[in-house]
Parts: sequence; C-alpha cells; structure tokens
Amino acid sequence: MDELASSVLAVFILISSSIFWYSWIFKKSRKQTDLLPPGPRGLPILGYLPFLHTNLHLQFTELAHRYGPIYKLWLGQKLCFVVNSPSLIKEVVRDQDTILANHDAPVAGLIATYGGLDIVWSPYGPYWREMRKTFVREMLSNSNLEASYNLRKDKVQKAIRDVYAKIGSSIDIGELAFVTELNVVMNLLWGGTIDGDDKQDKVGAEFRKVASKVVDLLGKPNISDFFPILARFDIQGIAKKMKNCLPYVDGILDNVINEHTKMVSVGVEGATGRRDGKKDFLQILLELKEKVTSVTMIQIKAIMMDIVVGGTDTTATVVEWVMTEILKNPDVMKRVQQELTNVVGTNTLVEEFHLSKLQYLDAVVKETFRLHPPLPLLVPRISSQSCMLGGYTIPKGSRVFLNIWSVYMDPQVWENPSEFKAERFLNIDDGKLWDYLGNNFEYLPFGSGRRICPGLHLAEKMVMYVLASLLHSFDWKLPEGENVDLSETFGIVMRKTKPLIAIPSPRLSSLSIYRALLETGNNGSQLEAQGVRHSECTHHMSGEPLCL
Ligand code: HEM
Repeated sequence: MDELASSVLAVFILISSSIFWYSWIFKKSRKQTDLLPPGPRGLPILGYLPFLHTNLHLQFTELAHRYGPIYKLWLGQKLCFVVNSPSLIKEVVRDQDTILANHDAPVAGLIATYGGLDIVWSPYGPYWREMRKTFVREMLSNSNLEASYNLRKDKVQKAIRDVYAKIGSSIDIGELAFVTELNVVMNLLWGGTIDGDDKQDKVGAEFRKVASKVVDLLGKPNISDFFPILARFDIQGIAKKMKNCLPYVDGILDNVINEHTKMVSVGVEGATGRRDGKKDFLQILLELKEKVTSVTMIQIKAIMMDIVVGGTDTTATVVEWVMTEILKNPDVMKRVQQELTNVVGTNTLVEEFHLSKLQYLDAVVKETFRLHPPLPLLVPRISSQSCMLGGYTIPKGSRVFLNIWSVYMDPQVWENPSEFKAERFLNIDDGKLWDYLGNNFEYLPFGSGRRICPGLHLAEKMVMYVLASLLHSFDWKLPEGENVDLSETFGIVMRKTKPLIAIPSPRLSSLSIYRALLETGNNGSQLEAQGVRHSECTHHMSGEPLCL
C-alpha cells in the first residue's frame, strides 16, 4: 500500500514537474545543440531510461557502434556522455582531469559513507587529497602491507582448511571467494584487535550480513539519482533501507573500536603497536587520529566502509571469474598448476613472496580482468565545470561514463577480443605497459589518473594469493553433466549470473598439506577438528595428535 501511494505521488509529481522540466531542457539544448555529440533519442522527461537493458556495458557498446566513440543520452534529468575509445578516455583522465575528477555520487552511496566523508565520493579538493594521502601512505604503503601479511595469511589458510574439510563435495566458488576475501579484509581492518577465531567469526558473520545488504542497495538503479528533484520522496525506499543499515554498521564498528580502546587502556601487550608482526588498519588509523587531531572517528568509519565495500565484492568476483575461465580451459588449469609446482614445490603452501614469480597465473588474472571487468564502466565521473571532450561540449554537472568494455572488445585494439588468451599478457616485446597502473589507456581495470583505485596493490595481492592457494592445494572439476556458464549480470560489480559450482580433490598429498599448515602456525587439534588429516601417517590411526 505504501509503495502504491508513493508511486501515485511520484506520477503526480512527474507530471507537474514535466512542464518545468521540458522548458529547462529546451533552454539547455537550444544553448548547446551545436556542440553536443549525437546520441539516441529518448522519451520526454524520462529520456533513455525506459530503454536501458540490464547489461548496460553491452548496450553502451552497441550504441557506440551506431553513434561513435562519444555520444550523449539523457537518463531522466541527467545529461550523460559515454566515451568509448582509449584516446577519449585519456582526454578524461589526463587532459581534463581536474574538471572530470569527481565521481558522480549516488544517493545510497552518500548515505552509506556518512554523507560522502569517504574517499570514493568526496569531491576532488583538499579533504579528498588528505584522506587519500592518509589511505595510501599510512595504510597501503609497502611497509604496512608487509606488516599485515600475517593477517592475510591467517584467513587464506583458514580457507584451505575449510575446503579440505569439504573434499569431494560441491562448493559454490563465488561464496567461498566472497567469504575468504571478506575475512581477509576484516582481518586486515581489525584482526589484531579481535583475537581468537571464534570472536572474529562472530563479528565477521554480523558484518557480512549487513555488508552484502549495503552492496545490494548500492547496485540498485535509483530513481532519485536520475531525478534529483524527486530524491526527497525516495520512491523505491532505497535511501530509507540504507539509513536502516547504517546503525548496524555503526554499532559493529563502534564495538570494534571500543574493544581496541579498552585493550589500550588496560595495557594489553602490544595493543598500541605490532603483535606477532600484525598491525591492523584500525591500529594505524587510531594512531593517526592521535597524531592528527583533525581526523575524526566518523572519517575513520567512512574509510573502513570504503575498504569493505571496495575490497570484497570486486576481488571475490575476479576470483570466481578466473576459476570459471580455468575450468572452461583445462589446458590453462594444467599450465597454472605446473607453474605452481615449479615455483612453490609440492611440500609447502603458497606464500606471498611466491606471487611475483607466478607469471602465467598473473597473465591469466589480467586476461580475466579484460574479459570480465568487475567495473566495465569504471566509476562514472561528473563534470565540475563545462569542458570540451573530443571536440564536443560537456556541460557542467553532466555524468561521464568511461566505457572500458568497448575498448576491450575492439578488434582494432585487441586481436580476437572475445577469445580468452592469457598469452597476450606474456608478450613483453610489444612495447606496451600491461600493468594495473592506468598508463595504458587500452587496459584500465582499476581506472586511471588521480582517481585510480588506491587499493590496487592490495587487491592484486589478495586475488593472486587466494587463487594461487586454491589452485596449488586442490584440483577442481565441474559436477557431472555441468557446463561452464559465462553469463554475467551488470551491477555495482559485474557478477556471474549463475554461481560457479566446483568439486575439489587434494592436489598435494594430505601429509604435505597437514605438515605445511602446522609449520605455518596452525595447531594440530584445530586441523583435526576441521577434517584436515595426515592420512598417510600410521600414527594418526593410533590417535597420536602431533606425529610429524
Ligand atoms: C579487483 C579489485 C578492485 C577493482 C577492480 C577496483 C576498481 C576500482 C575502480 C575502477 C575505481 C575508480 C577509478 C577511477 O575512477 O578511475 C576504484 C576506486 C577506488 N577503490 Fe578500488 N577496486 C578494487 C579493489 C579495491 C580495494 C581492495 C580497495 C580498498 C582497500 C579499494 C578502494 C577504492 C577506493 C577508496 C577508491 C576511490 C578512489 C578515489 O576516489 O580517489 N578498491 N576502484
């Protein structure tokens, strides 16, 4: 009933605002017609909104074939531009980088980040610069990433134990990847603060529930974003739902922060520094707050939200797509595993120092980023002033989509673009940069320019580490009679439509896994409890717990 009432209200407001709206567009377009690029026509008031398909990146690429490398379209009240070529993308992120440096913040995103106090949605300026600098220098510096390695390792090894306990049964790879990446992210955030797997798991489970709700709400198209004039009516109730989530997120973050403060006040050993080489991000942020009094607790929480939302679904989705491509191409699986055997051996588990030597796996991940980019339109930008792009005017306040999908599918740029071919990233003689740093405008999975993803080095480590570990410890196959399905669904992150289900079998001998897990700090009874058994060992049969 509520929904019906608000829809009727919406229609009424739509009609009454249409007269005002029409005259506004007319005035605007009359002023700029000559300089605007071509683009598809839409309906009055609604623009092209009713014609949008679910998979926006595919539709935008089809439209590029019709209208060229830059075109315009109205989505409700918003004038949008889609750029589709490396040279135009370069114009956005280099030549016009200050004018187009803002991300176009959705209503739900602003609510989730305490009014846009985070990095993703703050406008380009001194506040954003300070927050980003803090994030990159204080939390994601090489030394801090090194210091937090144990926090990643704990959770990746937990994933190996969990998979080992399910040998021979069907596993939802997306869920495994999401839980693992979220555990890794949460351990990085506050793993040194909350000691003990049980306590961490409890906070993790609470946070997982609310984090997936936040991510889902962020992915929903919201009328308020296309008709800011209607935002206060919140027709789909998305703002209200997000506001309802916030106290839960806040409560969890407050609890963790209080726990930490308590540890410091009662003088728990190492609470203000590193313990066992662990230094979590919360520790770094709270130390920073002591040093820089202008940093507030709300800003700390907003940064934590960026890390959870930015670092989980994205990395987990890539892991699931890589596993999908590997299961579709058994030769690729064989070659990846051969490389793992050569680099890591068969008696030890993967460690992060191995990753830089896994060149073929790196190429497989890069090719997967190209064929299944988590953000095929990156994060849309908004013009803070009127500017020129490709010879056309981009009026102030327009939304600009950077369609990297159309570049990835362009046969002029990539030979046989729809084909999975990891080797193209091994060809170091072509004189091009095939890294994630955003300087090659033909390949930009993490964006480019001053807004490039600051979490890219951490993301690269997390994706490679989880994949290498899953593929080194286990062989994977599809359930009997199943085929690999490649369909995708566009959203805040482009996910697989149908979850990938696969069955693990041990690749290393069980004794090797058992020994390796023990050597890396896991305890014997914990392994036994989770079903990791050193079955070749006769002592095990006689019940001896530590027989190695
Ligand atoms: C596979 C994983 C990831 C992908 C594909 C990805 C992709 C992106 C992209 C495309 C952007 C926008 C860049 C632009 O506008 O040019 C971005 C921004 C951002 N990402 Fe990531 N990201 C990933 C992981 C992470 C992680 C792990 C974190 C945090 C630890 C993170 C935090 C952020 C933040 C804070 C921004 C906003 C930067 C700003 O506005 O200045 N991301 N990311």
